Amino acid sequence: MKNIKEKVVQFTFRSRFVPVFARYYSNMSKPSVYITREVNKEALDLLNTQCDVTFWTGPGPVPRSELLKNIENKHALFCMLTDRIDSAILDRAGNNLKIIATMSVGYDHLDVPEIKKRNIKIAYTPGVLTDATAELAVALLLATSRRLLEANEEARTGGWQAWSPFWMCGPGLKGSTVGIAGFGRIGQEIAKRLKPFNPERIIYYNRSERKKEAEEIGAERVNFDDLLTQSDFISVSLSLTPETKEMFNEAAFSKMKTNAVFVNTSRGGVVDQQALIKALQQKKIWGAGLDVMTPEPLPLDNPLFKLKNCVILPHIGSAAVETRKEMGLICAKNIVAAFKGDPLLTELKT
Ligand SMILES: O=C(O)C(=O)CO
Repeated sequence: MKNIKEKVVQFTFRSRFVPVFARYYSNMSKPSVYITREVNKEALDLLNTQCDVTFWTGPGPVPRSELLKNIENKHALFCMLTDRIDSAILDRAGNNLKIIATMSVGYDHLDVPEIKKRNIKIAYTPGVLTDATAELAVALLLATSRRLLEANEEARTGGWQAWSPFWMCGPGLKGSTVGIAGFGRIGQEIAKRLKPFNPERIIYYNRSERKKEAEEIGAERVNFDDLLTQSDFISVSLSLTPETKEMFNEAAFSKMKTNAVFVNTSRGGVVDQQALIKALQQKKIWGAGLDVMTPEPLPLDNPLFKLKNCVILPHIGSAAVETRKEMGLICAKNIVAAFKGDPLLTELKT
């Protein structure tokens, strides 16, 4: 009897409500999302349940002409740090565009004031890539100071004749002064990871004090000049803003120690690259490890590639498999939240 009753109820529900709901649902077109790259399955699957998704399938970044064409009337844009999102793109998108989710923690490729002026929300991916980026910064610092790439090249090409007392030497971290430029999430994690190498001091330059975090790590806040003059290693984790643009210029490099190792995992734009090339060529500093530069990719004829005291990586700071998957998924979750009218998980509020 109970079963029959249940069936009747189910039948009544299905026949009376489902068609009404289905009719309503089919009348509502799904929100549309354009993704500027092929992203991970987890992110795509989530978006596909709720949205009409189209994406660029080409080998590299989406060409600007394609982006301009495909952004028209879209409700959401899921982009990368390689896509410049400015008023031309926003004009072409039109009034439907409600959210831009960038698969990055940096947002210097977005014209934030212009986006905000149009009431478009911005989501980004802070936090999830902190560990991966800090890990890479440490790897790059050691690869530069201990000359790993150069040594590997020597071993492969017959330069390794015999163990030699002072061959392939570089500065060690023990007893050194480590300077961190930009003591946000990533800068702090770099400092924590370098501490077990027993530097004598960890100093940092940061706009705000970050007293509690500094005390926990045992780091001292200094002004920019002191960071430059006192550090044996400088690791940069500043975001690129009008204030930090080319902060590491000729004057800055000339204040650094001649044994200084300079490592940048933030944005190439914080460095005056010509000044860095000169400082490396003239041995004003000991070496540089760069995961970021200007432009990216760096043209093969750039003098930096000719310098033995420079290690160059192709912007792989956050390139840990789990991290990139998480970054993709966060973008998708933010887009879904925006369509539901829920608060974004990681909204950029500036
Ligand atoms: O997320 C960013 O801003 C990056 O640079 C990725 O490595």
